[in-house]
Amino acid sequence: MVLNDSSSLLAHLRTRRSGKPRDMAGPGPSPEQLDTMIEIAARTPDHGKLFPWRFVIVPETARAALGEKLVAILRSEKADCTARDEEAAIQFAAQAPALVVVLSAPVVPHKIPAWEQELSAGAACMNLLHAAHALGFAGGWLTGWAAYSDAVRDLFGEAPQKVAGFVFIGTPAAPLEERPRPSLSEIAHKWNPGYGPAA
Ligand SMILES: Cc1cc2nc3c(=O)[nH]c(=O)nc-3n(C[C@H](O)[C@H](O)[C@H](O)COP(=O)(O)O)c2cc1C
Repeated sequence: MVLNDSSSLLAHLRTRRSGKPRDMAGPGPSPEQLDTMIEIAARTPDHGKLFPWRFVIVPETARAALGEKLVAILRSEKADCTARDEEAAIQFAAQAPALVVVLSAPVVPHKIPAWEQELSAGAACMNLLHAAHALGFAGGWLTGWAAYSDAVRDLFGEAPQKVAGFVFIGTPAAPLEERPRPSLSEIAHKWNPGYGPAA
């Protein structure tokens, strides 16, 4: 199976495969291509036109500084932080040519439930991946401890925002491998009126 087959839109959708950020090399997207990706990502279903997502581009020149900040936060939050943990944080910030931090940015309180707004932020991450792939790159959506740290979130936004994902973008340096996918019968079925508790 050809992964990330760009021969048609349908082929692209049926064969999309994330890249592993740690295995991504150049070329990465240009600033214009990144803007295009974010424009596409923002074309995402959003109940109430609230735009409940933000995109923070971390430029290449700022990646080392981000790594240092992650290490400082990790030290303050993890009493048993090891040199290996610190090295992983530095590597995390440095991997892949481009990094876009996607924030869930719900408007609260609001009649549109925060849950719906958070779903929209997830969809925006997915759209960002599709845009990256459509432009000939591979994307990888990561979270990890940094996505759940308020101090890390504060580097990019403010409460009640949350990090929805660190989306890394670049060119796979190693061939991509398919991962297990569920069969249709495992994940989809037809509803019939016999479902649910008996009345
Ligand atoms: C919210 C979210 C967070 C994720 N975080 C990680 C992560 O921290 N590390 C990781 O290896 N994969 C993570 N993944 C999985 C990868 O992004 C990717 O979806 C997975 O490798 C499957 O690849 P595919 O996109 O080709 O299906 C995450 C996925 C989602 C949706």
